[in-house]
Amino acid sequence: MATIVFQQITKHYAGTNTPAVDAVSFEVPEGSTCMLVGTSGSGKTTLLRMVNRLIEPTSGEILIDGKNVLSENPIQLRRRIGYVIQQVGLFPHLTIAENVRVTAEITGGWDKRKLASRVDELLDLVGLPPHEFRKRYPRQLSGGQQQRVGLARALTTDPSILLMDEPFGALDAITRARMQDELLRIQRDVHKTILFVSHDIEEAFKLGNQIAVLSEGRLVQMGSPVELLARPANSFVSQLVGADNRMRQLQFLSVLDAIDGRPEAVSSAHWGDLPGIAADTSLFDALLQLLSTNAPALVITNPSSDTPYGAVTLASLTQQINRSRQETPVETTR
Ligand SMILES: Nc1ncnc2c1ncn2[C@@H]1O[C@H](COP(=O)(O)OP(=O)(O)OP(=O)(O)O)[C@@H](O)[C@H]1O
Repeated sequence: MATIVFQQITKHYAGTNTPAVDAVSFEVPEGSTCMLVGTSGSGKTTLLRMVNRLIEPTSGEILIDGKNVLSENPIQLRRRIGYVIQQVGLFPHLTIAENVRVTAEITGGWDKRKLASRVDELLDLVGLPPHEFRKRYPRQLSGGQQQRVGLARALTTDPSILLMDEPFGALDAITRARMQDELLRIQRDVHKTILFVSHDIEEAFKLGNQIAVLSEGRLVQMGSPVELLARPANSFVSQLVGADNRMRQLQFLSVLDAIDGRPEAVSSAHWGDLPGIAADTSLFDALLQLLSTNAPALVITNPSSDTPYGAVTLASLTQQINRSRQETPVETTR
């Protein structure tokens, strides 16, 4: 695992008037997924590619576990960093197994037998049963399956960091959603530190622990989906994340944030008569359940105790949304 720290990182391409990335500073904690979002040309890809030194910064530093990437040999650095892009770029004349294996061979450090079992392990991990897919050629795979191979290939060296640049951008909506679910599943197993460029705010909310919003090369806001929705730093972020959309807010706020503390609202003596709801339910689902059951309140159950967390009501739910809107922005860099 690895922590990535950006310190005043700047990229000024020769012949351009303004920097593509302008003094950006933030930290991606190890094992977390940070989504880079922003309008086209805001510097997302440039920022990403400076991590594995496909682009060299003009100034500033990128530290991986405290070590400046510029002090490392780029080839060795890339061994520790998986890279997945939209154009998977599989070798058409090689089988799937060979496509995965060739990356490991190029980066080195694996003996042949270990490599063969590693390839099968990786195909399994990305949901391509090896007995079925090992010997196929890229043209015999769908776009989504090819993208899975791309991910397997990026994982061959067991890197601690994954850089993903719009990996699912060319897939249809259903396949894209499936791939996002797969990535979440895989990430639960592998705990990589992931930096992921996306144009799709829904994707960013679904996959990201934190979201970095870029505009014209600058970091405008950094925060969790809930923070961005509840406290957008400015109208640009607000528009980008759709913070005016109350339904979306409800999807990302937890039912635990909206416990009704008023003693007159629901007495715990009546909890046994009310429908239960799990603590990890969103306010959106809680609202649907309140409406569909017509119950005055829902009891938030606690799996590790007989005593529920409390109850949520329509009133407490509305109050929580209004409260979060009045709070001040979390973090702005400029
Ligand atoms: N090699 C280059 N030489 C000069 N300018 C470049 C180069 N690569 C990118 N740029 C410029 O740098 C800025 C940031 O580009 P970048 O590709 O990082 O943005 P992005 O946010 O990833 O965009 P998109 O979402 O459209 O992919 C843009 O204005 C782009 O035109």
